[in-house]
Order: sequence, then C-alpha cells, then structure tokens
Amino acid sequence: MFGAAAIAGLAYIQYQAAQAGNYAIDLFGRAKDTASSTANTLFEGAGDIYGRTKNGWEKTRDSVELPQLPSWLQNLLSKDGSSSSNGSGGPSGQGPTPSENRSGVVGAGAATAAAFRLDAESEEDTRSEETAARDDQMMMLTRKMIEIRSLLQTVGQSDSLTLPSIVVVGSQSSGKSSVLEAIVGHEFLPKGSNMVTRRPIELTLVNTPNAHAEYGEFPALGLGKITDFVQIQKTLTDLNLAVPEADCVSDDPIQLRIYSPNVPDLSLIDLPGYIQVTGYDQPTELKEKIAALCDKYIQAPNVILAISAADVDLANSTALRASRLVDSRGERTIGVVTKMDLVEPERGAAMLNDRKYPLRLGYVGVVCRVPHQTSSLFSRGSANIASAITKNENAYFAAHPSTFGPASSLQVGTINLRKKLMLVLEQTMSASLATTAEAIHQELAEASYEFKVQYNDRPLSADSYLAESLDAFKHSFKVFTESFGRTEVREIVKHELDQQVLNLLAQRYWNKPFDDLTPPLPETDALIDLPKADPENVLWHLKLDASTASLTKLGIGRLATTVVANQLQAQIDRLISTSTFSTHPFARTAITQAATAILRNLSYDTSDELEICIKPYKYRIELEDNEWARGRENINAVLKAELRDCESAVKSVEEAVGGKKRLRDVMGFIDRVRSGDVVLEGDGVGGAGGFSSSLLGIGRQAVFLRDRADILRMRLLAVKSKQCANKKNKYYCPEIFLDAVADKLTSTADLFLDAELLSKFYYNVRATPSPPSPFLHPTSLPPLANNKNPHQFPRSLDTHFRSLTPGEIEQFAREDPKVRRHLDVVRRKELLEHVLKEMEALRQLEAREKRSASRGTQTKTLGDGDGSRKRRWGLF
Ligand SMILES: Nc1nc2c(ncn2[C@@H]2O[C@H](COP(=O)(O)OP(=O)(O)OP(=O)(O)O)[C@@H](O)[C@H]2O)c(=O)[nH]1
Repeated sequence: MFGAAAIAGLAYIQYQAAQAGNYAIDLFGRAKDTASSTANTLFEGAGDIYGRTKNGWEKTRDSVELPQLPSWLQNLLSKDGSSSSNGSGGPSGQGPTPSENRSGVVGAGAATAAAFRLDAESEEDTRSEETAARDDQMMMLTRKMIEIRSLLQTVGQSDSLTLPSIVVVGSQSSGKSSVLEAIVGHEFLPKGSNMVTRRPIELTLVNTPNAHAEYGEFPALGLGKITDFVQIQKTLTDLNLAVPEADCVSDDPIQLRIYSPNVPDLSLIDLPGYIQVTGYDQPTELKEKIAALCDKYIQAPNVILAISAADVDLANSTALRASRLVDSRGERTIGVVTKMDLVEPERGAAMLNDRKYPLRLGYVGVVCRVPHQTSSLFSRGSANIASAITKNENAYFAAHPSTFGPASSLQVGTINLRKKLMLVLEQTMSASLATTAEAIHQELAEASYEFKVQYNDRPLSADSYLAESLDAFKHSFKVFTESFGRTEVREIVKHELDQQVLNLLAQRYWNKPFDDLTPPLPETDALIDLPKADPENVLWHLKLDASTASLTKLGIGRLATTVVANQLQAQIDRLISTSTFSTHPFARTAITQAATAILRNLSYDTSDELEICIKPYKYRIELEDNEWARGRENINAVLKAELRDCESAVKSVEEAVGGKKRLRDVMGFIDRVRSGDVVLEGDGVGGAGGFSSSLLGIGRQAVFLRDRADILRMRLLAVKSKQCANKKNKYYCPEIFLDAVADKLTSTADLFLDAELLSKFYYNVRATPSPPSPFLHPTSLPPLANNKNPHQFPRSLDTHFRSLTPGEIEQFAREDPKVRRHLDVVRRKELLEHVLKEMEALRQLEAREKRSASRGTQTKTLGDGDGSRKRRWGLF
C-alpha cells in the first residue's frame, strides 16, 4: 500500500513539476491572456500540495524527538503513560510497588486477575495479596521486556538483536487458532479451507488494566484502533491472501497488537499449520516451505508452544517432532494438548504425563472449543468468548475430578496455560537480557565508530537538516535581494522597451519585406528623403505620432511586470539549483511553485496599477533637452547592436548556403530580377536562373538583411547628424524620440516595480520605504508597515515547509542518499542508546522487585517470632 502511495505521489510531483515548467513559459510569455488560465491551474495544484499537510510546524518540531518511534511505542514509553500503561505499567523503570498498586485504582493483583481471568464466574482468585502483587509485578516486567523487544525490531532485523517470543506451531486443525483465540478472548484469526495462514502473525498482547475497550492495531498499516474483531479477522485474511498461492508462504510477518484488560502481556508468533499431505490443488513444495518457515522461528531462545490434538497420537504430532529436533532436551517447549474432550479422560491424562518426550515446562490440556450456543451468539460479533470457553472447559475437567482434580498434579485449562505462558515468557526474556544487552553494546560500538569516522560525530535529524537547508536558502535569497534592486529592474525593463522601440521602428520606418521577386513599386516614404523632407510633411508626423501611441499603449504595465517577474523566477531557479534543495525534487517543486504563485498574484495587481501610472504619457509627452541627449546616446548604442545582429545573421545565412560566392550569386540574381533587368518566366516557384526555389528563398532573406543593415547604417549617421542634436527636429529623428519616451516609461516602471513587486516579494517591512510613485495617490499604496504581507517569499517558504508532517520531513531528508546514510547511522545509534537506557531501567525495576520479594520473605520469617526486629527494620 505504501509502495503504491509513494509511486502515486512521485507521479503527482512529476506532473506538478511539468506544470510548473509550462506555467513559467506561459505566464511570462508575451502578455497572452491564455497564460492566466494555465497559471490558475498551477496555482491550485500548488495549493493542493500544501493543502495535504495541515499540521503546525512549531508543534511538530517541539514534540518530535529522536529516535522516532512508532506512535504506539511512544505511547507505551511515555512518562505520562497511556491507557495501556496505566495501573501496573507506569513510566520506564518506575513501576509501582505492590503497596502503591494496592492503594491505586487497581488493587493488588487486579490486573493479573483480569488477565488470567480469575474474575471469571467459574474461577475464584485464591491468591494471597502478596502473590497477586508479585504476579502484577511480573506482568509489568514482561510488558517492559516486550516493549524492548518491539524497540529492537525498529532497530533492524538481526538474530542476536532480539528478545525471545513464544512461537505457536501445530498441524492443521490441531486447534492452534482456538488456543490463541481462547487466550485473547475473541475470534480474530483467519479461517477457511484455503490455507489462509500464509504469513507469520506477530501477536503482541498488551494488558490495559483500567481500560474497558478491547481493540487491535496493525502498527505497520496505520489503520488506527480497530475495536471490531471481525474487522481484524478480515484484515488478517486479506493480508494473508495477498501472498500468491504459488509462493505458498511468506516469512514477512504481520504485526498485530491487541489491547485489552482481559489479556496478559504476551508476545506470540502464530505460524501456518504443518500439513501432512499436499492437496492436489496445492503447490508440491508447500509442505517443505511451511516446515522451513516454522524451523526459522522455533530456534533458541524462542519458547515453542507445540500444539497437538488429543485425538491424534502424540507420537504422530508434527509440532512435537519439529520441536524435538531443535530442543532435544525439551527445555523450552510447552506442550499443549487440545480437544481433551474428544478422548477418554484416562487417555488424555496419559498424554499430559507423556514420558517419551518429557518437557521441563510440561504439558497443558485444554478444551478450547467455543460452546455451540455461544458460537452462534457471539462468534460474528465482538463479545468476549473467553468466559464461555472457560466455563465449558471447567465443566469438562470438573466432571472428571479423579483424573484432573487437584490431586492429579496435571496441568489443565486455558487459565493455567495463560499463567504459564506469562511466567515462562518473563523468565525466558529475563534470561536473555544479558546476552541481548551485550549484542546491543556491540552494535552500539559499531554505530558510534561509524558515526565518528564517517560523520565526525555531527548530529543530524531530518528536522534539523530541513531547517539548515531552509536557513541556507533564505540566506542566499537575502544576498540576492541585495544585488537585485531598482537599478537592475531598470536595466531589464529598458532593454525590453528598447526591443519594442526597434520593433516599432522596423514596422513603421524600415521594413521593406518582399514576398516575391516582382519589381517593387516606387516608394513615397523613402527614408533616404527624410532629412530633407518638408517640416510640415504630414506623412512623417503621422508616422511618429502613431509609433509613439503604439509604444505608450503597448501594455507597458503587463510587459514590464512580466519581464521582471520572469527574471525573479529565473533567479529563484538558479538559487535552488545551487542550494541543498537541488537534490530534492519535492522541495524544488515546492519552492518554485511558491515563488510562481506569489509572483503571479503580485503581477496581476502590479501590472494594472503600473498601467494607471503611465496613463498620462498616453496623452502628452514633454521632453527635456537632457532627456533628448540621453535618448540620442542610447539609441545610437541600440542601433549599433542591432546592426551587429543583422550582420551576424547574414553570416549565418552565408554558412547555410555554403559560401559567400554562392550567396552573392543568388542575391545578385534576385537584385537583377527586382530591378527589372531580368524578367522571370512564371513566378519562380519551382526555381529560376539556375537556382532552386529554396536557395532563392534563402537569397531573399539575405537581401532583406542586407537592406536592413544599409538602413541601420544610414539611420546611425542620421542620429549622429547635427539635425538630430536638437529635440525640435523629432520628426526627422524618430529613433531618438521613441527611445526618450521609452526611457520615461522605464523610470516610472522601475520606481513602481521596486516599490510594489520587489518589496512585497522580498520583505515584510522595508527597512527604508521607497518613495511612493509620483502618479499614485499616497493612500493607494499598501501600508508598508503592515506586518502581514502574505506575498513575502521567504515567509511563504516557512509556512510551506513548516506545515510538513514529520513523515514528509523524513521523506524529504531521505531523498538525498548521503543524508539518508547519515540519518540512518544517527537513528541507529540513538535507538540503541535508547534501548540500553530502557534495559537499564528494567534492570533496576527487576532488582527492586527482587528486593521487595525478599523483604516479603523476611517479613514472613520474622513474623514467626521476633516482633521487635521487625519493628526496628521498619517492616510494619
Ligand atoms: N471438541 C473440540 N473441538 C475443538 C477444540 N479446539 C478446537 N476444536 C475444533 O477443531 C477445529 C480446528 O480448530 P482450529 O482452532 O481452527 O485449528 P487450527 O489448528 O487453527 O487449524 P488451521 O487453521 O486449519 O491450521 C475447529 O472446528 C474447532 O472448533 C477442542 O478443544 N475441543
């Protein structure tokens, strides 16, 4: 499921990235209306990314501490405890003493009484207060060890880095599921004839003394609490059936935790049942695969719970046979004989007394069948079936008192089995603690060495990595803002307007395009005649006035805003590619989109307002002498640059044709045709004069470029002429006049863009506010002292990144392989240290328990006579 989600996420991000690319082109393309619709789509997409992550950053940062443990484990280990660790649980290493327990909500032994089902109607709690309290302590110790076992599982799979568990093995239909369900008190295991158990189920039972609700959790799936056990059964069935039949079984365990006041703390692993004969429709290697899977789990130090049915001879028990191979002295196997009610009591008793394979931990006989009436009533619901089973079971054993009564010394009943399982697990885990601690120390030494040598002991967390990356990026952005201000904006806008002026000049004065080779008509507006034209010639007046109107009505607001925003976006892209974010596709996209969205929003308002600012120029333009002189100088440079471009374009055409001579020939032919010296037959479409039509096409371009270069040279001379030194001769020097107008427009635009676009994009409050635009009423400018500027780019980054969930931050940091390795080492080291700390707390708890137990014994001994010593030692 996670895999599928990750792939979908990746595809989405890629899609967003592609969209971002399109948008950058569209929005900043020449003032096209279509751009805005694309931009809208993109903006919604960007919102989407962040819309998914609503958690507050501050909260997340404060509460996330390494090592990051699964939430259920954090709950169990938390100092304030959860429902699951109330009562006898308590903070690490600080479990309540029996006396604390007695005075607490739960009385001494109350937790274990419910867990052992001693409060069931049929069973009486006959334990002394002291024994009951010790049982509670033992269960709490077991819980702590199970927690440590779970912690170790998060460190990573290693045979030596674990604590033992109880492994349940048995043939199919031996009653394995019934035993587990009797312990849990609910039907929750997959049922069906189609080999439904295909994966190991790591079942952790957590006693929750003060809670009423019973529920399950699949920690790896994040489905939350499931109170309906039918739902748990369905989920388990689905997870098992997801293993293809051809694969038979999988050794990837399903983790299930069940929380209930009626279960003891236990860690059990349920495995697929052994099969005797492979069915005709089953893969032939099924039998071997199941056996191999079970073999893997029944290795030391795990406890083996070998289930055998009473109606099958023990000599034929596959579970016992497998167990004997790995535990020949029968030291860590508990034999469970199910279906005791199906055989004569004497036969059942003989099985429990088995001498052929004697077990140190003994055999327990059980009757785990759910009585019929109960089955129909409860089996499909969530009601607890434990007491029905116990009643039925007790009734059976009570019916044969001479065989199973107290005098027999046989162990029977699920209640006894529960107690035994917990006692054995506690002892086995306890015995393994030293070896496991040693293995952890060794692992920790290796991790610490790697941390020192490879990473120079430099701490790192996903959170700190993100924070550092963000700080560095914001710093580089700040540096950029200091180098990109009004001067730079002016340069960009002026360059753009220079190009617009050139376009207008070409359109109105220079362009002599020709589509065919027919001789041109005589020109009425030959530029060559301009210097000597009549000052009152309407033609030249009209040309300049129309050009000026085109320039001022061009949509300067949108054009200037777009080119500047475009440049800002390009600079952000450059900053990203030189930052740590460059290796993080998700962050790259997020930052680009944040910038795009803000710039787009700012652009709309800014361009409209700028248009209003330049409005007066649409009606009247007054030029000062110095403005004219500056325009003359500038256009001179612009025309020269254009001439260079023209000449280099001619060169490219020459190369395309294959040499100067060839181009000269075709150009000469075209000139002759156009001057009427050569008359073409037809329209020359299929070629003419020995030249192909494509060569003639290229020749036409070359002639055009040559003529353009001639005009530019001529106009350069005109601009430099005396005539053009004076602004009153503006009709003779349109280039200078238009340049001066463009310059005026630029001055308004740069001032406005600096105040409205740059300031809002860069800062919340500008240190020294820019002077307001001369054309704006003072109140129409947004108050600069307003701290809540939603357009500020760095602030939006904070908002975006700080709303990421811890999982997303982790995912982000792990995108970079180097960071991933570093994080893994840090995490491993911290987890190991954490486990060791927990183990130390446990050791202290154990020691305290031993002390209190021995004190209890002393009290008892002293109570036999020496009252004064008891008083002196403060034992009353
Ligand atoms: N009479 C009687 N029937 C029992 C007892 N325990 C289990 N059964 C029945 O035996 C059958 C098999 O029991 P399960 O618990 O499903 O056995 P299993 O070993 O889990 O079987 P698989 O899931 O096929 O591996 C079921 O019909 C149970 O009702 C018992 O103590 N007495």
